Amino acid sequence: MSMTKRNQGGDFDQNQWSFETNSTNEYDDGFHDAYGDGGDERLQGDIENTDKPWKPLSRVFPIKTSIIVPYRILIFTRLIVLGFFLHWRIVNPNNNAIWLWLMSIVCEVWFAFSWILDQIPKLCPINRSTDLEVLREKFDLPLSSNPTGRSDLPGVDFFVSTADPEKEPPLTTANTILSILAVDYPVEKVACYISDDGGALLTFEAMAEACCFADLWVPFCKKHNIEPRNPDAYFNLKGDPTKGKTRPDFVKDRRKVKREYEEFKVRINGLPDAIRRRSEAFNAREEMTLLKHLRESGADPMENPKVQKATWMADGTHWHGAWSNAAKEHSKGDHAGVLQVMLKPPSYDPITGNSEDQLVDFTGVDIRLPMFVYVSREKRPGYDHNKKAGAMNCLVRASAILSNGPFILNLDCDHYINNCRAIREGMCFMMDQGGEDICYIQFPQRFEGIDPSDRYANHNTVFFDGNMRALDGLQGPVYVGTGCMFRRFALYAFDPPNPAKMTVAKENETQPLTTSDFDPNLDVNLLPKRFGNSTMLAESIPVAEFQGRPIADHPDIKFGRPPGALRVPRDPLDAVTVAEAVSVISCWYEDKTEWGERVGWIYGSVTEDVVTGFRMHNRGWRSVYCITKRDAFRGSAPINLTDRLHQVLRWATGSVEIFFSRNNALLASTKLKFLQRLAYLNVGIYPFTSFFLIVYCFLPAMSLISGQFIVQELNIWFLVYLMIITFCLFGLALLEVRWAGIGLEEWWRNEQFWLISGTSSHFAACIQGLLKVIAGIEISFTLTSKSAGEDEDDIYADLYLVKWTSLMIPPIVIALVNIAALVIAFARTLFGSGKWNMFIGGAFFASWVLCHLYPFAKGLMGRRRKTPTIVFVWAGLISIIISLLWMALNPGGINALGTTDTNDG
Ligand SMILES: O=c1ccn([C@@H]2O[C@H](COP(=O)(O)OP(=O)(O)O[C@H]3O[C@H](CO)[C@@H](O)[C@H](O)[C@H]3O)[C@@H](O)[C@H]2O)c(=O)[nH]1
Ligand SMILES: [Mn+2]
Repeated sequence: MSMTKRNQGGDFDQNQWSFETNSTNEYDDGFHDAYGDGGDERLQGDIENTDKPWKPLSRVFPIKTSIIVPYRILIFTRLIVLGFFLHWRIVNPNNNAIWLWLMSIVCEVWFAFSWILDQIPKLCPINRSTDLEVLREKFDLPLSSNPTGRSDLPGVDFFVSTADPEKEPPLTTANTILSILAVDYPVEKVACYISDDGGALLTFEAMAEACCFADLWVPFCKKHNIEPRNPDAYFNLKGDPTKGKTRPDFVKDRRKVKREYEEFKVRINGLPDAIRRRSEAFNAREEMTLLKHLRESGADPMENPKVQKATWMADGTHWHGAWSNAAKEHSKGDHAGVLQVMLKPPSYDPITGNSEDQLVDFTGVDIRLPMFVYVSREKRPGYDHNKKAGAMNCLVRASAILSNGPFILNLDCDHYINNCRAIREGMCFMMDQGGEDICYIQFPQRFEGIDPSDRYANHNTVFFDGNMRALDGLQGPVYVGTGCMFRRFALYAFDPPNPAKMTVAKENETQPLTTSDFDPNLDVNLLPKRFGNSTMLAESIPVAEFQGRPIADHPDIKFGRPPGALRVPRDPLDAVTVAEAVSVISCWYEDKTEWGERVGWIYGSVTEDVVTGFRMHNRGWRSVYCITKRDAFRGSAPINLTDRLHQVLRWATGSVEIFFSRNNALLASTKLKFLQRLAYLNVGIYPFTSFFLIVYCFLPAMSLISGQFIVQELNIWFLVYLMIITFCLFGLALLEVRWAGIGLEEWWRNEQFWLISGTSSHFAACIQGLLKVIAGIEISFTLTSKSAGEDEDDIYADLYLVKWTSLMIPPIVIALVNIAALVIAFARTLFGSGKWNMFIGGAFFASWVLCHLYPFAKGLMGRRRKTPTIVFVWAGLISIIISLLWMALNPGGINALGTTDTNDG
């Protein structure tokens, strides 16, 4: 049932938490006016208790009127003409070929519906900007209330997920971690967590190596202001590295660090071998001891249980995570939980380096490193581990106990920080006045290593610069799984602060709040039911809420508290604390709790990201899209056709799962705004378009072969309507690429890939989804392989790799059938009927389909036009079957070549 109902039932939702901020709405109005007038006067003096007049940390820019107004007019025009068109089509059936007419009309109605779902939420896109200077003034400069000069920024916990060192090279992950450890944010406010779902010693040791290298890398980045702070990306930069570097020792330092990085790489790449050899040796020794023991005790040595399954750590102890051996056996799904604080929390005040201890002279440079924790949750057979969502929830709990950052930044292992100030930009929204109801800040996903022509629309710019910008003007962008900064409190399934309640609280406010009197109404007895049995976790919740509040209410500033006084209530190295953190990553911890159901990342869909964001919007939170000038994060994407089709298949399957779950947008609460709801509905429904799309792609061929068309005769109205809706579509595309700031080429690639994936992956996704609903067949999470970027002469080798997948069958068949129909119809017209206008109509639509499939055909060709014969055999067979079927069912349609069509009117 809807979540509102449940909230009222629960005892600790919105009304239980008191807030004392100004009303968000008041602020928003003031803000827009102020911006419109080009002045901030109206906002000045709004805030008492601050040293300086109020300056906004972020701004909203509307899209230029000259673009957005015609854009909206076109949408409405097309909407109306589409109505007329469909009406005309329905009242004018083609009596010569009712089947053709019916098929086409059903598809057209669906396309119109799905176009509306996609288009209407794009009515009000916006742009935003942030002011890092103001953020620095407010949080990083000594204020009268903060005489120590320590930064007053809130803590951020970084979560990185990895699942399989074979598909996700540890070197890539290590580089991501290094980019986080070197982020431009107060060191003592950063904690980094890696979740290793593979439970692999390889990943563990790679992380330990990264920590060692970080001692050199992080201060080097700070000393010379390096960007990006992912060493691999940095050393692969083209262009002059000395550009903009002022210090005379830069070249020398860089050379040294580069050499060290090369050695680091060698060590990481040597790890698999080292671990294997070490484990073989230890296992052999253990076997010997055991044999000796058996012999001494007089037992039969033939009954010796072989000990060859352990993986050994360098210090000669068993690795408690997953073991694996040369025969590719492993215990990924059955191992203990491992939690290791690899870098302990730093001191509050900077520690500067010197010229002696380090390879590089770090005199005057802060050499502290942020806290870093390796986590591999416990896994046992018989428990559903809920894929990435399950992994993230373990990190949420472990981090609540160890560092409890009020904000959480989530990154996939291959997405690194490319702009070291990105977190600060996100904070400009979260900490701005009126930011208390923001649940997350989503940054766009940007990719590297994609072929220059972006054959399979991997950059996805239509989505990231179009759709997401548009959602930003509604309730906010959807969460897309990586590059997203959450408010921890929102992840805990609480409602956003209630403006009415906030005003009341403000009036009553007489003395400083403390953690204990912050929420007297919170019923501690109810917490275990929702969050599980950890008391430390329960205690950390109000603290996180408190510290995540926007600046105007920031308790530290307001009441002159020493900054960060509440941040880490415990010593994360204390044995009791660590034991508690280990207990919350056990596989039974979530039993009979609301984790994954309401709390944290939501389970039940392979696109856990979309559902998780949806649940927050559904509670009335809003999110913000933060596009930074320099890309905030960068990641990798599959450039191989097969991998790409499988990735899209997973996303579409996740959508179908959502559609058939209680997270369907149709069942959402009234707190979800109308257009936002349409957008979410679209996310759940788009895969179903594939049924209609596949049918529609065969229509040109059917029409060419049968000599019939979807309409009986080419009526003037039909043509006029068709022209208007087509031109409106082009006009919309032209304006959309303008406000989204993308190229027309990218838009076209997106259209092409829409048809390719629509006829293959989306179709398979619907089938899979239906199988899950009907037969309960579970859907697995197929990881996308990430290349380590080793092969430098041939970085796009993957693009040309042809790997057969049955997903390719429908597009191949569509292409072949359309080509065959073109040839047949051409021959027939040439030698017989001479009705070229009929032919040209059909040929136009067939070519339209074929144009879309062009990148797909290229993908099948590989580099040397080597396509597996099976592709042709299959496709040939299927097109023959279809043609035969066609002739059997509709003998009138194909009167041998050269004769006139009998059906023709
Ligand atoms: O059981 C699992 C499965 C996956 N992952 C992690 O999930 C991330 C995403 O996997 P990937 O194969 O790279 O999927 P993509 O399609 O590239 O990822 C997008 O789509 C996913 C949803 O399908 C989201 O989870 C991702 O965050 C989002 O970037 C990776 O870091 C994995 O290590 C786990 O931690 N545990
Ligand atoms: Mn990925």
